[in-house]
Amino acid sequence: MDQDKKIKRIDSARDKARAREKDSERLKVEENVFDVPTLKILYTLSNKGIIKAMGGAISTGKEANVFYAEGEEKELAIKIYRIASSTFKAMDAYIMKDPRFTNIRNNRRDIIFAWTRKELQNLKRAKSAGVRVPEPIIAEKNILIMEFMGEEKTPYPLLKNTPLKNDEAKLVYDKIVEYMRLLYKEANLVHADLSEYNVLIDPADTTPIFIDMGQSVTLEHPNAREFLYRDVQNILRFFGRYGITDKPEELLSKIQADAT
Ligand SMILES: Nc1ncnc2c1ncn2[C@@H]1O[C@H](COP(=O)(O)OP(=O)(O)OP(=O)(O)O)[C@@H](O)[C@H]1O
Ligand SMILES: [Mg+2]
Repeated sequence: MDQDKKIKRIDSARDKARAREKDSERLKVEENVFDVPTLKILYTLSNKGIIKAMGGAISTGKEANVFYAEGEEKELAIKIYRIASSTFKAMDAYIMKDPRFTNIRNNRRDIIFAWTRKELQNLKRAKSAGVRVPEPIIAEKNILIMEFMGEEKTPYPLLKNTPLKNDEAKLVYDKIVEYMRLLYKEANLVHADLSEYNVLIDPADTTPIFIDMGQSVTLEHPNAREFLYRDVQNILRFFGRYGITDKPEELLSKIQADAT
């Protein structure tokens, strides 16, 4: 066999092996997320007409998988918290001290279900306060359904992956500060995982969209200040590279100010 043919054959065998590997990875993920109780809820939601067609995976995170779906009128993002393989221990610290969730039982499933409901409630509060977030639609056990924020089945880019000129970055920063203020003053919430990884950017008008609010806590939470300070530091660290020079105390006082 000539050399070229040999190389071609090796390449194609390797591609096939890679595809198999990818497939088995995908199956592993799907096995973890689509357990029987989760599938039953998805069937029910589809019988109710809330989900018209399930689409592909958007993301596989530490605790949840996000899928694209078609809804009745709108496109949907379906976030499914994994019962089996989520790092749910970390959820404890957030949820157990939240006055809204004082009477949940201390077992894995109940904590995850409460967490999912909490994300829905947090998104609702944020939206009513005027923060741009995906519109929450329904939470059922470990499944949260919300508005899909993207175009042509592709989510809007993360702030982290959005190239910005300094003057655009300043506008995005100001808007994020305003959203942090609205969350704090109007929704009584701290995001508690705010960073360039949990903000999407709408390319049409460069407005930020806050996502991933399962861990957001009310101001009564004993660690609310600490979480707010961490959010502030994350945001300042990211925008430092665009010439934003606010000190943490300056940003904090903007967040805690009455309407400007
Ligand atoms: N409503 C939405 N519309 C479009 N894309 C979304 C939406 N919600 C989430 N995504 C996409 O899915 C990704 C993961 O979502 P999210 O940040 O809520 O979960 P996560 O970070 O995986 O959570 P975890 O903390 O469990 O790892 C986002 O970075 C975004 O790309
Ligand atoms: Mg996230």
